[in-house]
Amino acid sequence: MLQLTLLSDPKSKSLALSPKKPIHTSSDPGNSSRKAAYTKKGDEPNLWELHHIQEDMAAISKKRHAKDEVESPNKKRKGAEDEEMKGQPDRSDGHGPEGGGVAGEKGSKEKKKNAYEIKGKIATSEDAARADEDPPLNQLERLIEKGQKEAEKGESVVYWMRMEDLRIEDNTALHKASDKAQDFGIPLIVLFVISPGDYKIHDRSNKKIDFILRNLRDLKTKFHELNIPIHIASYDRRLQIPRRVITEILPSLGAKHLFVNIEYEIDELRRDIATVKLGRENGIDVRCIHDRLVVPPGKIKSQQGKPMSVFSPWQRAWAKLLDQQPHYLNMSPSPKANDDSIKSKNQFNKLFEEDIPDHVEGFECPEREKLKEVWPEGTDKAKELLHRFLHTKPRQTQFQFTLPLNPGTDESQKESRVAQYQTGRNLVDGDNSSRLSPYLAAGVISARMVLNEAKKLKGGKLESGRDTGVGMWVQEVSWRDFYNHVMATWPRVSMGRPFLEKFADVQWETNEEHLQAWKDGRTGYPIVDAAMRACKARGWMENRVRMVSASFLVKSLMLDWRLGEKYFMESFIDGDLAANNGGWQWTASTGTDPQPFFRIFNTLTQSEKCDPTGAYIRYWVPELKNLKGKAVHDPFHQMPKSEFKKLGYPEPIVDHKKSRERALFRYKNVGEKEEGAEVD
Ligand SMILES: Cc1cc2nc3c(=O)[nH]c(=O)nc-3n(C[C@H](O)[C@H](O)[C@H](O)COP(=O)(O)OP(=O)(O)OC[C@H]3O[C@@H](n4cnc5c(N)ncnc54)[C@H](O)[C@@H]3O)c2cc1C
Repeated sequence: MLQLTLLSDPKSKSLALSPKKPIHTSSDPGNSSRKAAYTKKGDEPNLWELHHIQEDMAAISKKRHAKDEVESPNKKRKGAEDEEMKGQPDRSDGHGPEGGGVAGEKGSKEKKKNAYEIKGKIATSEDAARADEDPPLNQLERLIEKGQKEAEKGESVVYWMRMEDLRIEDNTALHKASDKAQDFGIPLIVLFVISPGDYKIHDRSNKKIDFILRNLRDLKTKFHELNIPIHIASYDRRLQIPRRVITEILPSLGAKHLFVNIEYEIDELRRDIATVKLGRENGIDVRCIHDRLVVPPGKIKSQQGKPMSVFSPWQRAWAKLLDQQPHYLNMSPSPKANDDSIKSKNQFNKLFEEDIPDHVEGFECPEREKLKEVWPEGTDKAKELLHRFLHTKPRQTQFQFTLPLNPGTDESQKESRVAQYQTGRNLVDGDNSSRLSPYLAAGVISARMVLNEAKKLKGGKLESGRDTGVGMWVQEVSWRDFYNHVMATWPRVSMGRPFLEKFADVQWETNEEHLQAWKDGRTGYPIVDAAMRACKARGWMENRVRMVSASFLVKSLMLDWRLGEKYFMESFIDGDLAANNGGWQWTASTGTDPQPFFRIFNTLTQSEKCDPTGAYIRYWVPELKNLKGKAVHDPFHQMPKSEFKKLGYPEPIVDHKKSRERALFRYKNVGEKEEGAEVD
């Protein structure tokens, strides 16, 4: 989901709030140093710290205006929303949400609730444009290029593992940290920072956090076999993290060298800029390394040297680059073991006793036992899933809430899942796709590892294109790189802004009941309901039904795509800002290379195509389990009314034809709402 970025731009209008005035918040001990960073002359302000100061200011302002605030619609999320509001300026200063043009004259209460869910997270178009002008990744790269004085040796080298690189194999920063430690003859230590505040603000799902902890547990055992300890730190206030890491954790480990893999989300990049700067002030060498993608952002340009925003030419350039420079697919060696003596050194032996927490407060996962079966943790399991996908036949029993590694598969090269991927990828009534997204999103397996296995199927050549199953799948994997490139090049997309500003003021409905019906899988459209119920139960959907249910929210219910983006992020075990935002902006016709607004999915036709047997719907929507033929896709229109009533299944909440006309009108006439249109 979108990230909170509004106030971290030094040129942002909000700085006019009073950059030179001292800020007194007595309760916060870190305030004076932040003030210094803010007012220091001739020095570039530390963006992360600026953000923090402004959060304080906004919090003060918020208290003042508490009376005007809207009650959160959902008590459970209140804490998160409070936290989100901290980053917001006084609403009267012109930084309120714009775009998204929340429409709807009737039901003002609902209007506020709906708007409230996302309004604090939508940047102004000016702020977004400024972020695009000099994206944080460019700033970080410039900072890295400026170089760093060689730091002292220290007593350990630290690799800071992020929630996107949870593996030992083919992990570039981990490998480089290990090399450094070996060169110096000192131990390597792994650091993992938990931040509930960060998870809340970035809409992380409890399923994802549970998956992260399970993977950390698996990693801990494997690291211990290499005599490498994992140190877990926990800070609720995410903006304190760089300072804590640099001035508290690293000194406590005697470390002067820190290695990290770069994350391309705007807040994470700004965090790393702050970390590098603080490191330099404190004699710590912070190395930020590209690892997450096959091809790092910025490496693929048009003939005119410009970044590319249209997928097909970008994809051809990506495939050509890998053909000409296959080193991008080289994998990093695994880290070397620390000397046994680390376990007897007083300084570090206690680290081996540290436990990975059972859960993170606020992210308890009641479904964890079942999810363990559906998404088993660990790189070994991810490799097995990959093997299954590349070498075994699909099974129709495997779309269910079940272990993807169930026995009973048939090996077959010709009829393997990947060989049938061209058609299989759009069918949801079997295990047709790889189901690797949670593992790729959390870095449990790397995209390089995955593509190298795909290469083996074609005698060492990376096939990419629509002609074969493998080629098509490689192309899908490249979407992951593509959307990350888009996010790093145009950070606006993670600031709640449409890529295509011309659609910023499309008028949205604010019907809270419709939103809830969509979330609960009670829209009366069986394929949407099946997908949404699957999402709730197992935190995952097949790509086709992600598109269908997203399109239903945006084009049929005419609800703001950012509400859907947020909900998916809060629900998915594979929640990934770049892919999720890319998918939503594609659907909402606002993205880099989107579905044209006039091409609106017909939910029923899509249903018949992607679930031809109806098995998917029957499984996830038990009210319909006995229906046959077309009735399973459209029971309301295909069954006698009296029979339909007995099902206990809702009537369609919206009429497809009318809603289609409404969407066409609103996209064609941005900023306008048709007169007297009643769709529901
Ligand atoms: C509205 C919407 C929201 C989405 N949200 C997410 C998300 O939060 N996290 C996520 O990983 N994917 C997301 N996707 C992309 C895609 O739906 C999933 O990656 C895919 O369904 C995962 O299933 P799989 O692992 O079996 O994929 P496969 O078909 O086997 O593809 C292999 C891998 O390629 C990558 N991939 C495939 N398609 C895409 C794509 N369109 N964009 C980016 N990467 C892709 C994924 O890493 C995937 O695991 C979203 C798509 C839409 C339309």
